[in-house]
Amino acid sequence: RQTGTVETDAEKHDVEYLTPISIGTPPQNLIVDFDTGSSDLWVFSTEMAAKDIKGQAVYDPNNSSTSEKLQGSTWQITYGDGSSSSGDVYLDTVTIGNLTVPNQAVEAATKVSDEFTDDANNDGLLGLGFSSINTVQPTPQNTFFDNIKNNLDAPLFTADLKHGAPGSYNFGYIDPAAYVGNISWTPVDSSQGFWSFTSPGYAVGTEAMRNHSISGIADTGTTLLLLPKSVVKAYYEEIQGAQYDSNQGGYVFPCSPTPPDFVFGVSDGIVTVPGDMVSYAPVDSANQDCFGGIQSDTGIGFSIFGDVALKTSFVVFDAGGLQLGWGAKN
Ligand SMILES: CC1CCN(C(=N)N)CC1
Ligand SMILES: CC1CCN(C(=N)N)CC1
Repeated sequence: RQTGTVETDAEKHDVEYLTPISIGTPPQNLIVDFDTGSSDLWVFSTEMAAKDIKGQAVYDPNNSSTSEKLQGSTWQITYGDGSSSSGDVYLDTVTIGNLTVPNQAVEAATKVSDEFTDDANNDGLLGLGFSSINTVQPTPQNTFFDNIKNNLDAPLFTADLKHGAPGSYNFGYIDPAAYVGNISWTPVDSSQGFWSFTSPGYAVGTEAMRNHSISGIADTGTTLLLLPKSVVKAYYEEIQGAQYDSNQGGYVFPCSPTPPDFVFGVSDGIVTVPGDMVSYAPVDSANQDCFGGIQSDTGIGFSIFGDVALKTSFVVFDAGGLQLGWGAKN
């Protein structure tokens, strides 16, 4: 049985967290976005048109003695922000930290949308959602985690994302040095392929908790905390000068003073998003107004506990117990 750990680095404003992996023999090193909200491992590749590659590292299956084309298989994925990618599939050796899966489905891109072409530091995505939503046709493939979980000391991984600092993903163990106090556990509904849970309530600042169920997914691939419109409205009502700015496509408010904390329940525990993490990023060069890290989940069908929520905590994604654990960072 094994365990593993890999460091992940925050991009500017923690917009995404990029993690090194290696593919093939000899190993080809790429840096990808670990995404618990999807279940495809896809990478920029030598099969793409040169115009769609702007600085990214690419996977070259012809330069790997262990690559084997999955004949007839294709994939196509579209993300919440409208970005998309598609291509064909190889089986090859994939290593994360000290953990190796010998016959991992590696989805080589032939096409990517501009959002990916323009994201120079991101060479692809590594899905950590449930394999039921893998997009490979005709036969969906397993995620890296699904392929390795039975070889791990425990079938779980943890995400310890940080605000503007390197974080880490661990596989197969819960690092007792990473959190303080007790981990709050809550059941996961994986029926839609996501790490979905229901929070029993929320509070704005130092107010009392409101009983208001919020069902959503723990999603490392989404930057912000996307909540029901009524909750978002109740939060921004507490901030002088906060308003919905249609140009910016969300709530904007004066960067100072620091806005109130946002607290959400996890079973019998609570998770606090500090106000200074809600001021996601300045919208203007004068740094007067800030775009909110809390925005509406309208149109998605459920809430998304993205990086703004996850980076407050040490989060355990437990496939064995089908539960999420939220612990206070050490
Ligand atoms: C429901 C959506 C959440 C955001 N996505 C993602 N992290 N891959 C896409 C699916
Ligand atoms: C979940 C994914 C959404 C799309 N992404 C992007 N535009 N760079 C990456 C993460």
